[in-house]
This record gives sequence, C-alpha cells and structure tokens, in this order.
Amino acid sequence: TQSTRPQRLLHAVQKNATRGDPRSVVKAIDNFCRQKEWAMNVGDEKGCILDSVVSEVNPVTVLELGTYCGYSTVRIASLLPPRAKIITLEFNPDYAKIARQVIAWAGLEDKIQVVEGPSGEWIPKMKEQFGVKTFDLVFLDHWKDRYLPDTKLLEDCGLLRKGSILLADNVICPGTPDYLEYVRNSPRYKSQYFKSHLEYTKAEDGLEKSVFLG
Ligand SMILES: O=C(NC/C=C/[C@H]1O[C@@H](n2cnc(C(F)(F)F)c2)[C@H](O)[C@@H]1O)c1cc([N+](=O)[O-])cc(O)c1O
Ligand SMILES: [Mg+2]
Repeated sequence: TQSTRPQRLLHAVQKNATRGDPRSVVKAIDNFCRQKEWAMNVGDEKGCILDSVVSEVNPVTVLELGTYCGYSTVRIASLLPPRAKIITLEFNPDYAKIARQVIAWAGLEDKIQVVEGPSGEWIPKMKEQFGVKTFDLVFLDHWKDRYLPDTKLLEDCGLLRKGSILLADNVICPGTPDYLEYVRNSPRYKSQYFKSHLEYTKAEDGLEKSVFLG
C-alpha cells in the first residue's frame, strides 16, 4: 500500500538524522522538504525566528497547537531548560503516531507530551489533567480558523498570565485575519510581526508574537 507523506518524512529522519541529536532531525526534515516533498513544517527560516523567541522567553511550560510531524516540537524542546515541558496537541492520530517517532528519534520524549484530540476539549482540561497553572509560551500552528477561538478559550480557562507569549505561524499565508485583527487591536495584547517567508518557498509569510498583558 502507498505510504503517506508523513511516513516518508519519518523515514528520511531515520535514514539521515543521528539518534538523540535534535538538530540533525530538524536538518533532515528541512532537507527532505526542500529536495523531495514540501510539507507544512514551520521550516528553517521561520524556525530561526521561533528559536530566538524561545531562547528569549526561556519558558518552563509550553503549549503547541498542531504537532503534525513534530518538527517545531523538536525545535522548541531542544532549546528548553532541563525541567521545562511542552504539551503538543494533535487532532489526527496518524500524524500523532509519526510525531511520536520523530520525537523519539530526537531523544526528546521526556520533555514532550503529545496529546491527541480537539483543542476545544483539551484546553479546558489542561489544569486538572496535566497540572498546568499557566503557559509561558503558546505556539499556534494548527487550523487557521481555530487560532482566535482557542486564544479566547485559553484566556477564559485562565491559562495565560501577565507576560505569557503567543507565537502564531502563517499569519500571512495561509493567513489568520480574524486572529491578527484581535491580537493587534485588543488592549490585552502587545503584538509584533516578524516578516519571513512561507516554509521552503519565496512567498511572504510571518510569525506574530503577542504578549498577554493580563
Ligand atoms: O494548514 C496549515 N496548517 C494546519 C495544520 C493543522 C495541523 O494541526 C492539527 N490540529 C488540528 N487541531 C489541533 C488541536 F491543537 F486543536 F488539537 C491540532 C491537524 O491535525 C494538523 O496536523 C498550514 C498550511 C500551510 N500552507 O502553505 O498551506 C503552511 C503552514 O505552515 C501551515 O501550518
Ligand atoms: Mg504552519
């Protein structure tokens, strides 16, 4: 039976990356997506912006919405301090299965918890299920029409504190207009756009970094 693109991406990691070396996993995926098949990872150009924000925030608790194959999960986790943890939500069980193997190849299982299911269900359970108080950093990279409702849900569930950082992928391409309008006009956020390019292409895209003001 025909393999899927995430399966071929995983095989490229297992073939070309060194076990336990997260940076080689990131490099193997970027090479696969440049040379073989495009895939919707944040990519190396926007990935450098992600790295700089993670390093600046130095988060202890991270939430990622949209694991896909685990590229940004590995990228973020490789920069976290020792006791820090990332919870990453993935709706599609097939993608979650691939992501767990990519994360294992990188040797980052201890820092990452992949949770399967819809954000609408899991966000309200974060405190009771995972002992989370608030998130220091949230990386939004899931369905673009869910960025705004899930941000409001995070606010309503008390999962953001003064200074929590939201970092959103694809605010230009494919675009998240309602989310962008909200974080740029709400008095509860201080927002900043980092101009870049859509992964592995010359099209414009960028990340929006928004600080929750409480
Ligand atoms: O559509 C894009 N991304 C959608 C990404 C969607 C991914 O997020 C998961 N998810 C859904 N809900 C949840 C949660 F968290 F709620 F549980 C997690 C989906 O199963 C999928 O793996 C995209 C598209 C392009 N592009 O160029 O078309 C470029 C990109 O960088 C993109 O991210
Ligand atoms: Mg994306």
